Amino acid sequence: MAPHANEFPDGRGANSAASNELFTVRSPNVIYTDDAIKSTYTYRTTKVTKAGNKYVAEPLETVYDFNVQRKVGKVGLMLVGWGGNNGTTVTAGIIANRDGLTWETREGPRCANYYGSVIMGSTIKLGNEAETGKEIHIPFHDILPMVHPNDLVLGGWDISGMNLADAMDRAAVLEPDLKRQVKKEMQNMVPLPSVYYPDFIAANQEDRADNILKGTKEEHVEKIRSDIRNFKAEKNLDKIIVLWTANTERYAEIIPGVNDTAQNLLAAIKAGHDEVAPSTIFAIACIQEGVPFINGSPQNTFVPGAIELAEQRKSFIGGDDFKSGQTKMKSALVDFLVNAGIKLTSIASYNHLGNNDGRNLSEQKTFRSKEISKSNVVDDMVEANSVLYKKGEHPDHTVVIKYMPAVGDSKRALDEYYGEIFLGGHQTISMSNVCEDSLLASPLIIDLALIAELMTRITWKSHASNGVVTKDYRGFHSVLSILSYMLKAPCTPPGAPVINSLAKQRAAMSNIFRACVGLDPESDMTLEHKLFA
Ligand SMILES: NC(=O)c1ccc[n+]([C@@H]2O[C@H](COP(=O)([O-])OP(=O)(O)OC[C@H]3O[C@@H](n4cnc5c(N)ncnc54)[C@H](O)[C@@H]3O)[C@@H](O)[C@H]2O)c1
Ligand SMILES: O=P([O-])([O-])O[C@@H]1[C@@H](O)[C@H](O)[C@@H](O)[C@H](O)[C@@H]1O
Repeated sequence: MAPHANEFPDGRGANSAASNELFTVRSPNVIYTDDAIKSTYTYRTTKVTKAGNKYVAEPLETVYDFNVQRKVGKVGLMLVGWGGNNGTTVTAGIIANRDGLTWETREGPRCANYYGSVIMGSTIKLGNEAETGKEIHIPFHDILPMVHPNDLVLGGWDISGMNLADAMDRAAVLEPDLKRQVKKEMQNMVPLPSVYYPDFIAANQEDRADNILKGTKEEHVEKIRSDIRNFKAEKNLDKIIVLWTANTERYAEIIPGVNDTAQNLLAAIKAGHDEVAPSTIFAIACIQEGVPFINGSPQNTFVPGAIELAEQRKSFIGGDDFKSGQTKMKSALVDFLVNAGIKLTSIASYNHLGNNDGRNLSEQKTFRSKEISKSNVVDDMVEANSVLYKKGEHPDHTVVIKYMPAVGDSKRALDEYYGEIFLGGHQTISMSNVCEDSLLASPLIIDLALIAELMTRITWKSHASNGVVTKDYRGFHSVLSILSYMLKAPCTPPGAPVINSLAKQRAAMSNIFRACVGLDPESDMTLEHKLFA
């Protein structure tokens, strides 16, 4: 039987994050203190200008100092929608990993793992062995001190008051023998009452809304803020991350004077304006508490006023919509095809599913939120290839989602990619992909929480071109676009481009973390194997 996935090769278990790091960097640009890793990193880019009808490319260097606090502390993860398929599945999964559980299935025993988590299940190339040149890869989790998911303290809210053991049964995602082993602990987990504004989700969700807050929108913000403070005090936490895995809401209308600025949005909440969604209520509460808030659903939670407030309060937000199955495949496949010079002309994406998310998406207003997030994922890759596509030209792209109760959480995705190839030929790729929705999304919840927490411990300052260090250490921008790899519709700081290419998203994340320990980006040039003396 495979070893417990939480048994690291050297036998390390949980709580290994900040103590025994797997490597150190020996460089004049990296200093390790008890509290911090400090690095000086030269960021090399290429500035392009135009001279007549020619581009001029100019190498550019900017020097940054990074500071990573090494102490992780005790971290809480509060889920909005805790009683849902994803919420119950990720909770059971963390318990199973923490306790090293194995369980019987009809295919034989299975043990807990974090497969599908990029942080816990994948590696980063550190470098090449001095003598042999062999590539050395380390667990992604070890590139910087990070909280171990086994140590996350879970809590959250749900409009359904069902305890998590019963909710896990309702979700019908996990094997009975696993549920049996985590049931007792999860029985004692009961979601806090939540904000319920029926107009924002499908009417068919009303039958589970028995755990809702009374009062005004302003009171809801304050109640959520006190829930966060109480959870932190009760569990003796150092930090909390809040993540939305509740149902998909309809888009909120962006109304000048209502949600276009921070001031207007706060006034709209005070006035109880109808267009302020529950997810925005949670976002504002978290921003005001200085707690990172991540949106795992596709709605426009982060209306302009929420982004502006986050920037003003230097609080982290991130989203939107976990990229778990069909879209994740699409962002990799389109990247490959377009960059291979194949002109995709049509992408047809159909899926059906039978879980409550699917039921909620069976209304046009909530489906529309998902259709948007699932459709925009090809834009940057197409726009980058002016050889294949004229300006404004893009493949036909359709997204269909149907609710079919019989298949439950095992979403069926059927895709057809159709494109032009050499000399008027065509390539057709037809794909059937059974995406176990919650088993694919739960590891992403863990990745989002671990990276959001890490980002609260990274600060930077820049060296002016004259070499004078100009700024005090400051945090990354409030909108955590570094989370893009886990998200279908990545939120970026205002004016920043949206990158959907899966490979670029992963490279951005790993190379930023490499820079924090003074290492250059992994270029894969392997000149050492191409330039023989
Ligand atoms: N692969 C995936 O599962 C996947 C991928 C991308 C996005 N998502 C999104 O994640 C979300 C959750 O997916 P799921 O399968 O767990 O759905 P689910 O319906 O099983 O769970 C959602 C939970 O949220 C609760 N809820 C609804 N409104 C709430 C509110 N205002 N406050 C608190 N709780 C509320 C519901 O009672 C339910 O328990 C959905 O929005 C879905 O679109 C899921
Ligand atoms: O991530 P992905 O597989 O492309 O998209 C999925 C959709 O196809 C599915 O209908 C929805 O229920 C899931 O929440 C998820 O958003």
